[in-house]
Amino acid sequence: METSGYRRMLCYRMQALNACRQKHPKRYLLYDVNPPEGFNLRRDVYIRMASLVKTLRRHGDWVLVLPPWGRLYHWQSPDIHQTRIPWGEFFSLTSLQGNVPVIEYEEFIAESGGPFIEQVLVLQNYAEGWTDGKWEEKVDERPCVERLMYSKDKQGYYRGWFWGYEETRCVNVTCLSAQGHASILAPLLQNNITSTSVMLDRAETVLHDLYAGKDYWNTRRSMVFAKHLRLLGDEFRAMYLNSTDEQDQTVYNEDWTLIKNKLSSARGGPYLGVHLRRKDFIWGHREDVPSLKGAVKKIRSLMKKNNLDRVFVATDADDEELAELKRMLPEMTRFEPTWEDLELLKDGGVAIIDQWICAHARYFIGTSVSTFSFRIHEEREILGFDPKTTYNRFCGDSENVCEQPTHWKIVY
Ligand SMILES: C[C@@H]1O[C@H](OP(=O)(O)OP(=O)(O)OC[C@H]2O[C@@H](n3cnc4c(=O)[nH]c(N)nc43)[C@H](O)[C@@H]2O)[C@@H](O)[C@H](O)[C@@H]1O
Repeated sequence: METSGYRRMLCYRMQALNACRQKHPKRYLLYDVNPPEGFNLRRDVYIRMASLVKTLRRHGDWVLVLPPWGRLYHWQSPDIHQTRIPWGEFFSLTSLQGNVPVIEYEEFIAESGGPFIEQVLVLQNYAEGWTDGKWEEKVDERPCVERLMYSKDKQGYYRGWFWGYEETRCVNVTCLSAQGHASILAPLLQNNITSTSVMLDRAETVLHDLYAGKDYWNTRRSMVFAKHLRLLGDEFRAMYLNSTDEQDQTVYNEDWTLIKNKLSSARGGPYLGVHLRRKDFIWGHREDVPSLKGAVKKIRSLMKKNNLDRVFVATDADDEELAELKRMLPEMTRFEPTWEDLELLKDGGVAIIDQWICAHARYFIGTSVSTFSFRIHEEREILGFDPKTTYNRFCGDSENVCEQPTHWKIVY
């Protein structure tokens, strides 16, 4: 093409792009989750929000702002700074961006020109519940049912918990009753709300657009753990569990879009992987959680059955229970970071390393309804394990019907 023709074409393209930008200015979707919810439920809510942003992007230039990690109820290691943690410390940002446009919160502040969120929408359930017991998808602006966690300052801005960013303020806060899947919010965000930045608080109120469908799995696959955490997990596997990707048929590709493992293609390292959730799971005296004695009995029988002489245990057990577990199962291996490691990795990083090691075991058993165990199931599904080696859980000592976890088959 001659130079002037090329210039003209470029010019048309730039004009079209600018016109498009003016017509569809960049908009930011922020979100947060009910404070007591843990790390792995929050990972699930991310999938719902990513799906909503995909829907919104059909008609506008929406970007998802990643809520910094911190102040989580379960992250109790003392003397460690655990707020304002960017997603990049736990996940690969380029992998997330390969699925949907995302930015860190500090990038949002820099791009949008200040620490202001224009509109917060607090999601809530309908006070009247389901009408006539009938499930109906709906969304309406309604008065707030619960006391707001935001209060006005002298300048008339709202202050609240914005992930530890004290200087962040919000211009307007209203409540929205919502019942249904995440994308039912799209028309309202697109047409009724003109703010450039909108935050959905209590985002767990809305459901997955399609749980375990192709889009769910794409987003889940894009949630690749940060490389330094994977490497630490791999080093630990090699050093203490005689486990390497080549031997175990779990070779990984940095680009998640290229990973398409066949079911049952992974062999896994020669050890049993265990996730034994304790703390608040036993305080409630739940029927589906075993005693330590019951758990050890099951572990021993699985090691024998699968011909494995090593066991890796991931657990949040307190010191007293840990000492008892060590006494009953002296051969167990655990990832035990030094204080310096912990300061660097934080509780979230250690949890990820535990999950990564469990995900590579030849056989895995987890804890009933723990989202921590569910995320391990998914990681193993991505790696291509036989479902029989993955979807297993401990039974309570006197649980009569011990239903095993559902196999959610990966969809590409
Ligand atoms: C009862 C509910 O339980 C839900 O927990 P559940 O689904 O197990 O799973 P999570 O939502 O991840 O919350 C449990 C948290 O406890 C720690 N934790 C639990 N097990 C382990 C482990 O094996 N290793 C390490 N390193 N850390 C562990 C970790 O910080 C994890 O994020 C909560 O999300 C809800 O808020 C609620 O409390």
